[in-house]
Amino acid sequence: MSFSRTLKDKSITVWEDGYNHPFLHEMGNGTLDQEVFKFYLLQDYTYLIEYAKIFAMGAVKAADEKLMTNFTVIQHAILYEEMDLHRNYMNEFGITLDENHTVKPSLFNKAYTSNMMSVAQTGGVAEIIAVIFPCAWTYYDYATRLKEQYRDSLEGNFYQTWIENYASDEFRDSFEWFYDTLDALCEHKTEQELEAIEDIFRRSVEFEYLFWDMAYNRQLSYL
Ligand SMILES: Cc1ncc(CN)c(N)n1
Repeated sequence: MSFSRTLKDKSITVWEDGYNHPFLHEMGNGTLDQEVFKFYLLQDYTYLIEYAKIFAMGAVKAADEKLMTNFTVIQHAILYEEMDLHRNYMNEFGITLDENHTVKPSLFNKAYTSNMMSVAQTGGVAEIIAVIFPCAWTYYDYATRLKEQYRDSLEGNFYQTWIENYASDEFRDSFEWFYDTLDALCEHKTEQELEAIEDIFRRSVEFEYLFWDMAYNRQLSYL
């Protein structure tokens, strides 16, 4: 198995804790309190703005135009497709964009995006891919598993669009290049450097788990 593909197994405990979080299963069976989802949606919107900036950092640090294009294509998809999913749900809740723009990121949300930005500023392209990889990979993995596990109750579920969006082939294909690109960038790295990449990846998986938990508890600050 290539280095990039082993990263999930190296974070498997927290990866599975993420999948087992009640937030996800209540989305799967449609019972998640819509106020909880609304909290998530608004926090995630502010998260995605910061997340999109990390792809811009990747484009700045990319060594060639192919890689620059890969980063900017995803950045565009986040801003115009993924955030459309959020804007559509916000519409259903009657939340306007102006109202949405007054939302402040929670303490934890800020910690997560600050960590991503710090890695992007201090690291190279391999570190940038490592820090964003779990954001795409966990969402695809969790959504495909939810789609399968709750296939009998998906139709008409309020969260069906969310699940099908992240379980889609288009979403998977958008980040497929992360694997080979990270492997190529890591080919000549020392053991110590590879461990640092693993730590960056695992930290983001942990942040992903805690983002579900923060949203489930509607936790804006440490209290
Ligand atoms: C917190 C978080 N992580 C990842 C994703 C998927 N791009 C997301 N929308 N939000």
